[in-house]
This record gives sequence, structure tokens and C-alpha cells, in this order.
Amino acid sequence: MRKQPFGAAPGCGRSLGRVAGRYCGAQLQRTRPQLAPALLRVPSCPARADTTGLLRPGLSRALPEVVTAAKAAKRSPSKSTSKASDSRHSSRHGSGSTLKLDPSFLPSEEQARAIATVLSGRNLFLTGCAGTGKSATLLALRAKLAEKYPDDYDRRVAVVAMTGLAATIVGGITLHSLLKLRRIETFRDLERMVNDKTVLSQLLELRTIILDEAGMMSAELLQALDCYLTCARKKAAEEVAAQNNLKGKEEEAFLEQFDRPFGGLQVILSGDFFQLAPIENKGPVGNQHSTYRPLAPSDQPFRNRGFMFQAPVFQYGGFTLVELTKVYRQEEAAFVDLLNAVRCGGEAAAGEAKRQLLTQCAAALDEGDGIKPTLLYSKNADVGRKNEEELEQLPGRAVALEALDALRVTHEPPLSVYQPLRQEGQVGDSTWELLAAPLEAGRSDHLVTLSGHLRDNAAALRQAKELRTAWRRHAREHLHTVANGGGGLFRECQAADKVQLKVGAQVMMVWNVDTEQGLVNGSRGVIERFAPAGDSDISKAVAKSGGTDQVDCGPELREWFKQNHEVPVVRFANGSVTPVLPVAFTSNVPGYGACIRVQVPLKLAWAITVHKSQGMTLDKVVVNLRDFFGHGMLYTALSRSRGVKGLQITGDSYRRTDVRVTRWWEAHRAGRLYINPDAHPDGTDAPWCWRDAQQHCSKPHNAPARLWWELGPERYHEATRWEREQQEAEVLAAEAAAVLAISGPVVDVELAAESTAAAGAAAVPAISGPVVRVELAAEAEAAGAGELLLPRGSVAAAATALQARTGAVATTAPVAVAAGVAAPPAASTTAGRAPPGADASLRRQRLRQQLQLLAEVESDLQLLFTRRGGVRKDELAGPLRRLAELRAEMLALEEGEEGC
Ligand SMILES: Nc1ncnc2c1ncn2[C@@H]1O[C@H](COP(=O)(O)OP(=O)(O)OP(=O)(O)O)[C@@H](O)[C@H]1O
Repeated sequence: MRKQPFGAAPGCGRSLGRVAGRYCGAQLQRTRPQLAPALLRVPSCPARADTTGLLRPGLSRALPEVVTAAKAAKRSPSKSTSKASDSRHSSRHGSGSTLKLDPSFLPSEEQARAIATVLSGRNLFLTGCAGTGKSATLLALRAKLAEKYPDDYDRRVAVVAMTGLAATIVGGITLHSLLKLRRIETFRDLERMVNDKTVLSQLLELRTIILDEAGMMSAELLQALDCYLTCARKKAAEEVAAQNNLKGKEEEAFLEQFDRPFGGLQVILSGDFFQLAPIENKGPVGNQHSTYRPLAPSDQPFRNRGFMFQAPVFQYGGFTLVELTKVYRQEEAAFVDLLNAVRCGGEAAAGEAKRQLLTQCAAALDEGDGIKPTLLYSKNADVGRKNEEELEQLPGRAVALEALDALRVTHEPPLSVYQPLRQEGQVGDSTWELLAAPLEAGRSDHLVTLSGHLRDNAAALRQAKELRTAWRRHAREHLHTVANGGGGLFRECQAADKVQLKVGAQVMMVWNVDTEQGLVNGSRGVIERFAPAGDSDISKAVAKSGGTDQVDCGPELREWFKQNHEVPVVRFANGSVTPVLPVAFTSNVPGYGACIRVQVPLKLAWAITVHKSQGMTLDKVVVNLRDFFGHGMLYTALSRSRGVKGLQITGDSYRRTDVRVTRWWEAHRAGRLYINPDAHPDGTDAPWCWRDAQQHCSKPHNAPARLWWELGPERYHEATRWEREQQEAEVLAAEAAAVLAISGPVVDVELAAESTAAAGAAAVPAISGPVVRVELAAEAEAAGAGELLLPRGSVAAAATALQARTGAVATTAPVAVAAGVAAPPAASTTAGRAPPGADASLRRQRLRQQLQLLAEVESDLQLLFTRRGGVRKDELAGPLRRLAELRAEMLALEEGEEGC
């Protein structure tokens, strides 16, 4: 696996580097102008979702109306929130995933690293060739995040995709729906999100955005997102600061949290640039030709140009790149090699691979089981025609299964909805304070809270109920817009609103129904008969609808059976004959609820388009290369197959690989910085994706963006190299610990060099020596006796990398050769004398202690800010003074180190 934290915004994490990062505050810049300018300007970590940050957990709650809520919460800790209603709430909200993770899924080392990177709070770009398990990793990651946010996962995590189909495959919504953008044709369309209060409050609550199939996200859109999300979150934060009367240093410290890429949101992107590319908007926008006046800058067409890696934010956004290399979809190594050559080999190698594939896959596929292979076409028209023709030719009656579409408001209104109660004097300050905390927490049904607190005030109760009803109406309307808008579930769900079937029809499963039986998304079969739906079918379908991983759609499933009385029985390619029951496809809309479609997860599968096949695994497929156009199509189509035996290729076409992707790939392989040819921001020739976004967004910059702009790509890369290296060591160590935690009965990580008992991932960034694994049971004893086990696997890699980086000598502890087998104590080459760099090590140790103290002070401050009760100045004075002292001490130490 290649793993390269590239272009990462420096200053992240509790490393020396981070100390420097923290000095970048304006105040310190003023006080320590003698420090190297590049170091001073080093911005802080862009997205440490839940590890640091003064305000993070209570950010949105710091709104003024919430101030009183905190006080109320302190006095009466959620009296009205019953346990029962809590659990009901959490099961309703769940993790929002409609794709169930195979229980037997065990993340590989690479996959575990990707998960660990996200859990450590960093931005991630997950890449790898087709079938390496990018989507599967995201699923596992989401399960982990659901554990992290047990009560409010779907307010904290948004799962989005660029197209409706991709979104419904991952149980998310389109990016457009999340940001309430009906379309993005001009920059003015993007501006709307900054001016829409409901979007702002939703964005403030969010911690993480996960985008699957991100290869289809353009550079222009990614850059614009950095601008507009920063802008939106800063705007909301400024409001919060003003309402809480934060001034001077407090305000500065507070707002710094949003002065980061994407306004401090954690962004997870997953995709493969060698597959389908972003679709550029080429046509004229709106009625621009009919206007006599020149267009305002923000009415210029949004072109959606370029690959994501061309965006400057891809460099300064603090993304850690994790590349998955183990292919799971295909087992034959030779086939994987040929596919790889088609994907990213040179022209000659790709041509040769294609020639070999054409030869090996020329024969018609076996249809002995009565199931025809799926044809992959490039155009929708071909697909529609083929499926209709085939269905029509079948004898017998057609059965039409109608989908049941529903909208479910699962959230309670935000507290601001009830403001009129206070403003119009229906409730006094003391009652409001009591009400605010439980209402704002949003965990219980508001009706229960309202009825409890306003029992004696009938007029106020009535008004509160009306306000709630009005908001729910608005929420339904919003869900309706999302579901029926471009890319919405009701328009682009992989299961159609009317599924027309006949006995003998060729179908494909579009849902992971039973992974153990191999009935998964992409499994193909033939309709054998239709069976009347019985009570047991209803119970089975309903039983599968709930659980912690899904919105409970039992009622909707029952409703489906009222309008559809038969279910198709399908004979699948693996030989199993099974009735296919309806399932609930859901799109979770953060802050509102879910759009639900109940339908049998089948589609006609004589043919599908290459675009619709992206992300699928097909066991028997005919790829018709005729009319193939565009970057990545050939590779996407061929890589759907599990192997040569299940693939037939007809026609021919050229591989079309965009030269920008090839260049990016070469740079990535060589560990070089990819320089976008037009990425030199000298003011006149700024890259389009940067220039346009900056021009149109009123307050677009965040700290790393400013630095990047000032220095340009190469100098930015150079200036932040030291920081990145520190950060890389830190990430490796944190990931090593997380990998251990994920992958087995490993309980601890110790440092041989320092032989301090580590307290888990939080302490690991302090590592300067080799990481070793200490396991439970038999090994615990050995560890207790001072015998440490040889690093191996990913931990070994992390240890080696760390060692190389820090120059530490791994000889201070006896080492065992393999788990449980004690090795003879290694002769210490450094015995009796101080290891090289002992002074530096001492200084580092002191810095680490300071960092620990710094973290404590920060967490005090965080508590103060998130208390929502408003912060008194005298309360802040102490921690802020301590913070300043600590920073000054560390600065002095760091200067000392630089002097050395
Ligand atoms: N750790 C694993 N163990 C076993 N199977 C796995 C693992 N990871 C992924 N898979 C399987 O590999 C197949 C391909 O996975 P997935 O669709 O997630 O790949 P992908 O990288 O997203 O592919 P694509 O780029 O084509 O969308 C799936 O059948 C998945 O279940």
C-alpha cells in the first residue's frame, strides 16, 4: 500500500509541528515577529473532527437562545427525556445506512488504516482500483461513526454522492440535496447555501461529509465547496460570537476553529480517477443569450471543470491519501494485471492488455443455467430498447409491482422554531430556560417535553404545538423536494417506481439481500414464477427493515403489501431459488428525516449502461465496446466482471485516458507534488477553479488557502514540508494504534524507547521510538517482564517509518522474534552512553509534557465555550493566561531546538 499524506495542511495534531501551527494566531504573529514567516503562517489542522477545537461539540448550540438552555440543563438534567424515548429515537435515526455491511467483513490493513485516519479526525482521500473495497470501507467506517455518535449520527454525518443513483446505492442523498441546491449552473446558485439559514444551522451541526464515487467531483466544485462551506460556517460562527458577546482574544480563538478548509468540516472522499470522470457543463446557461447586459460575475456559468486533484484545496485541504491495493472483486491475478494495464499502464501495455482481453473474452458466454449475461452499453437509448424488446418477446402476463413512496420526518424542530413563545411573552425566562435544554437536545419527542413543562399554560402549549406542526409541514415539504428533485430518491432510485416483470425475465438484484447466500447487489437471475404474498413474507420483510442500521420502515413495508399481492420468485445464477421481498431504500436528509421507497430490489438486466454499472460487481457480462466514449469508460466496464470466464467483449474501441489523470498518477507514484499546469497564482494567471470560486464568494479564504495563495503550490509544499513530515509520523503512529485496536485482541501500544505505558491513540503521537505490539494473555506476561514483541504487519511498517523519521535507535529493549516467543535480549549498541540526539529527545519530552498541559487547558476552554450558558470574562481569563504562558514556553523550547 502506498500511503501519502500529501499537501496536508500542517500544524495538525499534538506534535511539535502542531505547536508551531498554533502559533499562527494573529496575536502571536504580532508578538513573535522574529519567527520564520512560513512557520508563523502555518495554519492549524483543517479538520480534527472531535479531537480538538474549542467549540466543536456544542457549536450550533452556542446560539443565543441556547444559552439559557445550558443553564436549564444544569439545573434539571433532561427530566423530560425518558430512556424509552431516547432509545426509540436512536433506533429511528440509526446510522442512516441502507446498505448493510456484511457481518463477515473484516477490514484489511489498508482499509483499517483508512478507517483509523478518519477516526483520528483527518480528512481522507480513499482511492484504489476497481474492486479494492472502497465502498465497503466506507460502510465499515460509517458503522464506526455511528458508534461514535450513537444519538445523533444523522445530524453529524452526511453521506452524499454526485449522482442520484450513486447516492441511493450508498443510502445517502446527492450533494445538491444536502446543500439545498436545485442545480449548480452559476455561482449564484452556490451562494444560496450561505444565505439559507436552515442550511447554515444544518452545516453547523455536521461534523463529517462522506462522498462516494468522488472521482466524478470536479476540481471546480471541490474548490467552490471549500470557499462556500468556509464562508457559510464562518458566517454562522461570527453570529454565534456576536450573540455570545465574545471579544478580542476569545473571539479570535473561537473563530480560528472555522478558519480551515471546508470551514472545519471533516471531508472524506472516495474514488478512482481512472473510472468515470466529472461531466463538464458545456451548454449555455439559462437565458444568458437573451440578455442585453453583460452577466454579473456570479451569473457566469459554473462549468464543473477539471479533476478533483487540480483544485488547490486538494493540496492544502489536509487530505491524507490512502490507496487500497488488494483487489477483492477479481480473484485471478492474471486478469487483475490485465485490468491494471488497461487502467493505468502506458499506451503500449494498455494496448497489449486490451488485445489479450479481446482474444481471451471473444467466446459467447455459457447460458446453460438459463441466465443470459448482462450487456453493458454506453448509451441509455440502447439499454432501454434492449430491455423492452426482450421483455416483450416473452410470452405470458406482465406483472407490475408498484413502489410505495413515503416521507418521514424523524427530527424534532430546532429550538429557534419555538422562539416566538418567548418573544411574544407566552413563556417567561425561567420556563424558557427549563424548556430550552431538552428541546434543543432534540432527543425526545418535543410534544412530551412541551406538555410536561407547559401543563399549566394552555395558550403557550397550543402555540408551541402549532409552531411544531408548522415546522413539520415545512420539513415534509423539504423532504418532498429532495426526493423528487434532481438526483432524488423518487427519481433515481435503483428500484423503479413500477417494476414490470414476466416469468422468464432477466433480472438483477440492486440490493445486498443476503450476503451469506451471495444474493447481493449485482446478482443476476431469472423470474421463475410469481407467488402470492403471505403473512410470513410480510413478517420477514418487516423483520429485515429495522435494526440499528436503518430507519425502521415496517409501516411502509406493510403498506406495500396492501397494494402488491404477489412477489417474484427468482432463480439466481448461484442456483438458489428464492422469493424476492420488497426492501426499503432510504435517503437520509440530515436535520429532517428520511425519504423512503419500498420496492422489490430488482431491475431488468438484459442490459444496463456503463454509468449505471459503476460500483457494481457482475458475474456474467458482455461489454459492447462500440460507441464507448470518454475517459475511464473502458476500464469501468471491464472491471465489473469477476473474471475472464464471466466476460465477453464485442466490438472495439480505444482506451481514452485523460492526460491530466496520467500526470497526476505519475506524480503520485513518484511521491512528487502534482502541479496543475495552470496553478500558479501570480494574480493574473490563477487557476480557473481557484479564481472563479474566490471571486464570487464574499469571504472565501481560510488560513491554509491564504498561505497557498501567497506562496503558490511549490513553495507552499516546500514551506509545509517539515510540518507534513511531523504530521505523517503522527498519523502513522495514531493509525498503527487504531489498526491494532480494530484488528484484534491487542490492548496497548508501548514505546520501546521511552518504555512509558501508552494510554491509547491519544498518547501515541508522542512516539519517537519503535511501536511494538503488546497482546493480552500469554504475551502480557512477557510484556510485563520487559520483553517486547517484534513489530509486524502494519505496526511494523509504522514503526519502521517512525524510526526512519526520528532516527531513534531501537535497541533499548529486548525484542521477541514472534508473538509469544521471547528472543534473547539484544545487545544494546548504545549501552552506557546517551543515544544520539538525547538532548533533542529531552526537549521533545518536555514539549510533550507541555502539550499535555496545553491540551488540558484547551479542554477547559472547550468546556467553557460549549457550556452554552455564555462565558464570563473572568472565567476565561485564567485558562487564556495559562494558554499564553504555555505557548510562550513551548515557543522558547522550539526555538532552542531550531538553534540546535
Ligand atoms: N476486506 C474485505 N474482505 C472481503 N471482501 C471484501 C473486502 N473489501 C471489499 N470486499 C468485497 O470486494 C468487492 C468489491 O468491493 P467494493 O465494491 O467496495 O469495491 P470498490 O473499490 O468500491 O469498487 P468500484 O471502484 O468498482 O466501485 C465487494 O464484493 C466487497 O464485498
